[in-house]
Amino acid sequence: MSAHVISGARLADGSTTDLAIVDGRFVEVADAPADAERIDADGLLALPGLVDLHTHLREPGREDAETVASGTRAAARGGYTAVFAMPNLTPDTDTAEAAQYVAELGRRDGTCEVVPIGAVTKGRAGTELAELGLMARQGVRVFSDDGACVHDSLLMRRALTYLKPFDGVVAQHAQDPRLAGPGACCHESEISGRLGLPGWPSVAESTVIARDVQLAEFTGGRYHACHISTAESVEVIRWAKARGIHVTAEVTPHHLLLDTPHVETYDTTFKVNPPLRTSEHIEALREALADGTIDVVGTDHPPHAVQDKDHPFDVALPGMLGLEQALAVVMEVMVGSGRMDWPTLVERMAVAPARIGRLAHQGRPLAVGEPANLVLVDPERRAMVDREQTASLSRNNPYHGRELPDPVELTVWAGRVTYRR
Ligand SMILES: NC(=O)N[C@@H](CC(=O)O)C(=O)O
Ligand SMILES: [Zn+2]
Ligand SMILES: [Zn+2]
Repeated sequence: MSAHVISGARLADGSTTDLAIVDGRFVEVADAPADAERIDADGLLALPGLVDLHTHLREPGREDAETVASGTRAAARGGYTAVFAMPNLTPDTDTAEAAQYVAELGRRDGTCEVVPIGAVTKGRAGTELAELGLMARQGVRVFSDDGACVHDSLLMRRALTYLKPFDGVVAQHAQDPRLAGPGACCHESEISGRLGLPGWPSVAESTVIARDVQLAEFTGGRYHACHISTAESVEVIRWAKARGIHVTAEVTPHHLLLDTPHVETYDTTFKVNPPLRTSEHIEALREALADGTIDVVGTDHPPHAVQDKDHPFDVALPGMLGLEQALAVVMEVMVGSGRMDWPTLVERMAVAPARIGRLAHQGRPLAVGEPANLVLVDPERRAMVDREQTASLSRNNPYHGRELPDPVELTVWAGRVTYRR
């Protein structure tokens, strides 16, 4: 088994330390073997390996867009040591067998841990609950129809109730299908009117979340709002948390950085669900991430093949890559601007996602006896993002050509180096 000694790394709290890793765990430096690989981390920051509660790997089904191998390599390049894989696959992850299959693919091909998310309804069709209990018995704790909204309130009530004894969480893609139908693709605003694109109003998200948090209170179930994008949603979550409802919320890197005018060129890279919003919404999201109203940054990394993006804006598939630049974006928007410190970043990108997903061995402190999951970060380095420099099989990178931090030097998952610059 490999052994490493990482010397002179700074931790999120500002202290400096040497870290020794043997057999997948942190050990006392004195206990590292003499032939352990020495890694000089002078000037670098050591953080717990990042955990993504919201990743799209496209295997099984669309291995041309992403595989477990390529997606988890991208994750390792981004500093991640675990990703939760959304169930909108072919077939959908809506049975215990399908969840087991995704987990097995992860064990076979993964460069990080792959945790299957189960569908809430059969085929994510929104009409009949999936095998929630059987999936939960396989260890699945996060359930979502992502890509589609669980819009039937009775089904949402039943899912919350049913999952409660399993400690499961319903992760909702909040999109009222009447207010924002399948064609909706641009934040409803002056811009959608001018571009002639079907509008996706902010209330199509927040009204669903408002209903859901009341159902979470009524049932006592656990609820997570995926990729929230609006100031109204932030207000609803804030209200629900103040009432002690079991609710958590997530924001994507792109909703923290990119605004609606990016779609003015009709570049379909910037088509995403929910759509890019305006600066007032972005400001509300940043504030909520800093104050903890939003618990986690989830990438929503949705790889798409070129032929699925190379269409008129309203028919191209939605989604933009996230795993490789998520840390960079959060550093730029939140840390660089002084809105968030490093311990809070660790909480939002590693600790809280692991806790919400009930992944006990991830998001842990870098301390003796703990599993060795970490990322070494250069806080100063910057670079121009090049969509060709990627482990992903897809190229729908919204940061292409933009200068951002380029932080990840080395990623270690379970004691193994999974990425090295
Ligand atoms: N976010 C997106 O625009 N697309 C996601 C689905 C989703 O997260 O809703 C995808 O799987 O392509
Ligand atoms: Zn979604
Ligand atoms: Zn998603």
